Amino acid sequence: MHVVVNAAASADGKLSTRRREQVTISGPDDFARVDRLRAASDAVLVGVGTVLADDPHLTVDDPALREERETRGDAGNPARVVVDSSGRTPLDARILDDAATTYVVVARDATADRKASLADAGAEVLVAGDERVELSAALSKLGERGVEELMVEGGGEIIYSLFAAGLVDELSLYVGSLVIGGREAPTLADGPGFVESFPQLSLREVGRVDDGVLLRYDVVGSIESS
Ligand SMILES: NC(=O)C1=CN([C@@H]2O[C@H](COP(=O)(O)OP(=O)(O)OC[C@H]3O[C@@H](n4cnc5c(N)ncnc54)[C@H](O)[C@@H]3O)[C@@H](O)[C@H]2O)C=CC1
Ligand SMILES: Nc1nc(O)c(N)c(N[C@@H]2O[C@H](COP(=O)(O)O)[C@@H](O)[C@H]2O)n1
Repeated sequence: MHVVVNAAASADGKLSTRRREQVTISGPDDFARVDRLRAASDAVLVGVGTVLADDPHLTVDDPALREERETRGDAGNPARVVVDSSGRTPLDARILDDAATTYVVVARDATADRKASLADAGAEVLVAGDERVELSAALSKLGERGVEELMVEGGGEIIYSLFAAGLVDELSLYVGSLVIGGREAPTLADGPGFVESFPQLSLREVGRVDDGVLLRYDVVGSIESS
């Protein structure tokens, strides 16, 4: 499986505000690029924190891109994936509508009630890990269901965990021209953070998009602290 993380950050590295409310960081050209990236993916993954904060839909906006997917025999929209250990995804979340297949990946400890309610609301419930979703097992299960190109759209906790598990191949980071600030505001990689060994990136492309900068990196290994 090939995993691409895509995110938009402010010039000071924040994904949203300390209130965890979504901020429009990308401009129209970057949103169009994100739409193309979604259209080229088999599935789009977020953590439940993003579902609770943003109630995203995670579908392809441009009808021409959906048509292209259908012409090549794919569903109009990629599958949607929520990493959600205890099954906190609200049953009326937009991600559970019938616009695409939605996998909610829970841990074994999620209650049977919650799993059944999510399934009734339209999710395909997958189990990976005991107390918390184990990401390599989750990605294996997605692979068994035909997911080869996986796009990750945040947030900071899930992105950190994917880097920590060595599961990220590429990072596309749009840096917008604004400052959000706030020590509690989400950043690209939250979680406990790395202290001795850090994911090492190789800059493949840099370009101006809208009034910001798009940085594209390959993940090439890890770098030890000196
Ligand atoms: N600017 C951007 O590109 C984006 C911004 N955001 C922002 O990010 C914030 C949400 O991010 P987060 O709170 O970090 O939530 P998140 O979307 O990273 O979800 C984290 C949650 O996933 C669950 N989880 C289950 N297994 C896990 C594992 N193995 N590792 C990590 N988490 C696991 C936990 O409940 C955890 O709290 C919101 O404010 C949202 O607006 C989210 C996506 C993109
Ligand atoms: N690429 C990008 N740029 C921004 O400025 C953003 N705020 C985000 N947020 C992400 O997009 C999701 C919303 O998706 P829908 O429009 O509802 O399909 C949101 O949940 C974040 O993952 N992304």
